[in-house]
Amino acid sequence: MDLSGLRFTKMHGLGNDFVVIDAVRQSVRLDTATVRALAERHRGVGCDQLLIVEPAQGGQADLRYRIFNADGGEVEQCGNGARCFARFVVDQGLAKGPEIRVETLGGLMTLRLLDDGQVTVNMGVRRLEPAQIPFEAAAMAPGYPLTVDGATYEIGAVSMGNPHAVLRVADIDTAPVAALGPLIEAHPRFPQRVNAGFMQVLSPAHIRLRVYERGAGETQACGSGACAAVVSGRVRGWLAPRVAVDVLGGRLMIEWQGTGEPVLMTGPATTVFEGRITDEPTHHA
Ligand SMILES: N[C@H](CCC[C@H](N)C(=O)O)C(=O)O
Repeated sequence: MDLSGLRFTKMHGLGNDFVVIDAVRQSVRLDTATVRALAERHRGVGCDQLLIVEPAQGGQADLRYRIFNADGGEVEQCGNGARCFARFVVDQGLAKGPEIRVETLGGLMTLRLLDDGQVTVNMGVRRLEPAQIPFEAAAMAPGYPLTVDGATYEIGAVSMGNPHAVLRVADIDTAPVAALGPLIEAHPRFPQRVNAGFMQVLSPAHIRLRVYERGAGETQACGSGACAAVVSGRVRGWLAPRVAVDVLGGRLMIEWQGTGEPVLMTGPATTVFEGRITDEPTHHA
């Protein structure tokens, strides 16, 4: 597709960065190679994920947004992206706010712009059955043994619309994120691959978290990963209903009252610059 003239906005949620494209007022057809070229940090714009804003397809939402990882794969959910989406559509006049209902591949979500500029995302009621994640396991359990590179770890497995594995560690600063992250991401028991979270519990109301993201590598923040870590930590008996989650890029507040209740995430959304593609970016293998 010829991208010349395509307008985009660069945004981030605690350093998890996005190229956001209005496909309501622009005609946009992106293939995997084009997504990878735009996400490329040297020859493209550079981002962890690309967010495409489209008209809603069903009658229950104001708009739809599609999420593509830097590797070009389309995914079901992006928590930090949802906050940036909310800020973008109100700033661009695509929605009035403060409440916005959005369709994603992972289902319907409600977003609310707060007076302090933060955004609260209702990430929905999430399921823990292995088949919903998807994760290969005989039965649902708070934790599962997972053998990685000859060693066995206990992980939590949670879907926030997208799949998450959560490993508790003593200290995220010394956690083997670079070594274990890619091995967990590609583990055969996760047929759709998985986001790998490394969680340090400081108290029932305060954790630190690093995430090696599916299709993007380690990011400065992962919103759905923060939600998955709190859900997993609660079912494993370690966490309270409201948790401050310190990720590399800052702090998210996550609230989950328990099974059958929605997961709520509150955090910032930052617009950095607006741009226009001139020449076709090329992805360099
Ligand atoms: N890498 C994720 C998508 C982006 C999620 C993350 N950026 C967030 O804020 O939730 C996946 O493949 O499921």
